[in-house]
Amino acid sequence: MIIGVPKEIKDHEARVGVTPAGAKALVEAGHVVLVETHAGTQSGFPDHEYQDAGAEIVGEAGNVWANAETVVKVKEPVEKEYVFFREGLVLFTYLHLAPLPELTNRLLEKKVIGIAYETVRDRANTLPLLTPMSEVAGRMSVQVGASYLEKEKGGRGILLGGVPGVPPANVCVIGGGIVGTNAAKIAVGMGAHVTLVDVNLNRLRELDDLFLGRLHTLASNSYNVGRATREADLVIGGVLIPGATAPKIVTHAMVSKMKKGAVIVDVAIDQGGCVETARPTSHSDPSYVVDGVVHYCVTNMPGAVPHTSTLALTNATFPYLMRIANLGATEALKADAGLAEGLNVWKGQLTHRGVAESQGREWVAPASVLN
Ligand SMILES: NC(=O)C1=CN([C@@H]2O[C@H](COP(=O)(O)OP(=O)(O)OC[C@H]3O[C@@H](n4cnc5c(N)ncnc54)[C@H](O)[C@@H]3O)[C@@H](O)[C@H]2O)C=CC1
Ligand SMILES: CC(=O)C(=O)O
Repeated sequence: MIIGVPKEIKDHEARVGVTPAGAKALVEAGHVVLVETHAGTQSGFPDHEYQDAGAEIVGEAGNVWANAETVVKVKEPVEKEYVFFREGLVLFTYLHLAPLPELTNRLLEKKVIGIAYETVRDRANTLPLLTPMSEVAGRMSVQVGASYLEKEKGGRGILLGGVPGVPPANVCVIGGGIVGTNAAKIAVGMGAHVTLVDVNLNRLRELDDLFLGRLHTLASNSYNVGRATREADLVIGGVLIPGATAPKIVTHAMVSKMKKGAVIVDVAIDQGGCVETARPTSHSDPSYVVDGVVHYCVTNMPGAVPHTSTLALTNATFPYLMRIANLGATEALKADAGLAEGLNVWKGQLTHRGVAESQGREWVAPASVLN
């Protein structure tokens, strides 16, 4: 199979979909790997490492997209990339279609086969291709939040861990999945007073055991979320309904009652955000203020630490890519029901319930298009 690896062009996105190690394994298995010039450079993988691995360096994005049977990316295509869509192209990447109806339309019109990392499931029913980036973003959310709490950045001027004689900051984490757990781990480690809110009581039980009493857990309802956000210096949003637009757990009314100079990092913004006042921002222009509360809502946070993120992401994505290359996308999808859950668009049909329900569209189950 011919695998294409374009350079990411989303704002400050420096990750790459395949490393030289991945390229080497694909070439050894008899596949052709086309890599756009400098696709991996910012992740620490210069062109010559891909060439040494047997990949071909191709000058322009258009050449990669036009010649590849499967294009492997990191982020959802941005508008400039829509022109490269064509019938039968397999696109393996994050798609986050629920809040992006225009991208959904273009993929459907061009009959692209789109397998979204964020909805692929494994046998344990987890989201194996989302997890590594949620680990990165969850950990980053606290360091970013701590930085925005500094006066210079518009925050309340609070040190997350406090000092002897002065209390630490209150951190409220909404959602106790991968993002939330990693955020809590770092916030607790920095000495903050951390409260974590989730609807899943079993998850709260697990976290209570894991953190040995250093984390305060709270059942998610609007009363508890309202109270916890009012008391918080830093709120981190990490709620997910896989594939769907995130529910607005923190309302505008709650934000308006938060302390002035408090900070919200809505990590769930790639699925529309779990804070009503959140809107997508970029690494170039990451924050804005609503009702005196600083909002940071960057949709590709791990892109800021591309070396770590590319390695973590491709550790997880590569085995799936190898199966797609060896079997062809259709057979790979048929052979693995969890990979088929990643199928969001198939030759003009929408194939993910969460995306369809978020956009009020019809959908068909992957199994029915694959058989
Ligand atoms: N902005 C960025 O750069 C990045 C964003 N993300 C996003 O972060 C979000 C969270 O991802 P994960 O932690 O991996 O998901 P996850 O599935 O591991 O965790 C989601 C948690 O939300 C909880 N939840 C659902 N409804 C809730 C409610 N009403 N109230 C409180 N909690 C509720 C679930 O019980 C679950 O524990 C996703 O949208 C993901 O795409 C992930 C990585 C990078
Ligand atoms: C998950 C995601 O959207 C990201 O890593 O950018």
